[in-house]
Amino acid sequence: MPFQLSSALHTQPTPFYHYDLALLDRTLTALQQAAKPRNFQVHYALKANVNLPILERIKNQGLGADCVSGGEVQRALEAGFAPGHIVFAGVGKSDAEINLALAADIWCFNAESTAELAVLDALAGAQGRTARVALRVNPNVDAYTHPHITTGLAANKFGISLTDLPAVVAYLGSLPNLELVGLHAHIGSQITNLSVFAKLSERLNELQTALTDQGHHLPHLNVGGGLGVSYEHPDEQAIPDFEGYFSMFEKHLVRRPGQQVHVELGRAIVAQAGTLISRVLYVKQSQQTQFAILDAGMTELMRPALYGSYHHIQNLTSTGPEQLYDVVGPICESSDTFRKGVQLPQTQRGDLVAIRSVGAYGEVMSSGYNLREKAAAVYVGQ
Ligand SMILES: Cc1ncc(COP(=O)(O)O)c(C=O)c1O
Ligand SMILES: N[C@@H](CCCC[NH3+])C(=O)O
Repeated sequence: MPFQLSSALHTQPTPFYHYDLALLDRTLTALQQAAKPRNFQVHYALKANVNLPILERIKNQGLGADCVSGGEVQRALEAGFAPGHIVFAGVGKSDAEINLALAADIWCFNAESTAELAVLDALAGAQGRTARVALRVNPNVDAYTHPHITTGLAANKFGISLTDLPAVVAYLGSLPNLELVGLHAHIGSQITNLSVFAKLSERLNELQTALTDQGHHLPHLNVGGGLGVSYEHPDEQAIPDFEGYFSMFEKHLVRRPGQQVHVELGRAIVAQAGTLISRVLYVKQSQQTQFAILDAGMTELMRPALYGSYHHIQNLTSTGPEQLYDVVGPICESSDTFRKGVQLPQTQRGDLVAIRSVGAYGEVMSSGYNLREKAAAVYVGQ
């Protein structure tokens, strides 16, 4: 069923983010139904959405938290995630962020370089602690997604290259305040060609064999996130293909006895639960194009400007015969375009418009450019 806005929200000031918590719950149920029988531990990647009502629901379903900044670690704690369920990843952790996470006694740091290990060891020692570390490897596996969100190729800044890994493991072993607990990899986001996870599994199998041969025991393996969603069919495919995702790892990843496998999903958990509601300010006919100018822009949702990404757009008010519109925002940039050539019923000033599948990497990436106010968040289906 296409998105519907309750009549009570028709007078809510626009633009605003609309979150369907009932859909979030259904998504979490499907996720755990696929993960639990296969004994996968799921962490939620906070970078996708950090709103407390969403985090609390996710935590209540038993997920851990995958954080990429000190702010996210603090937010995860605020939402009630146990420190023992929090992972801190990131290619550039500051000393202050590391100190905060050490003091909170989070479960694990995903570290990416010898330089970072040296700092982590020194800071852990200064606090009289031992930091648990998973080494993030760069498996050089193409995720076949948008180049801006591919993270597991040799050319990307993330992870430790396959050839450097043995030396980094040896170096970690020489540091008194660090304990190696596992390996971590994350090859990219919005992945719809699930065969790349088979390739990733094979790379991890090879690495594990090499490390085991050298006498290293790895109780934990974190295979990252990345499962994509259907931006084209948000209603028909509201629940992502969790079964397909986990079964790829189940089939291809070799688990050592007693080893715990972790995933860290963001987008697949929250994307479809979020919708950006906006109002048409003006319809403007230029010589070449008919524009529908919204009161939301790239400041509320930057994905189309940043990646040219597709989001389904619906006019919630008008029902007349369809016409073509370039749907744009009010920001002083020509890239402030949600999409060109959108077929919408004849659209007028005041019409409400829904921009779909924005629960992940929508509100979190909003900005105050042009001194815009932050859009409100509204929750339904509680
Ligand atoms: C290290 C890491 N883990 C997890 C995620 C979450 O990815 P996704 O939202 O695609 O599941 C990301 C984002 O791509 C990431 O960079
Ligand atoms: N921000 C990206 C995803 C990047 C994920 C983080 N590594 C998006 O909107 O699709």
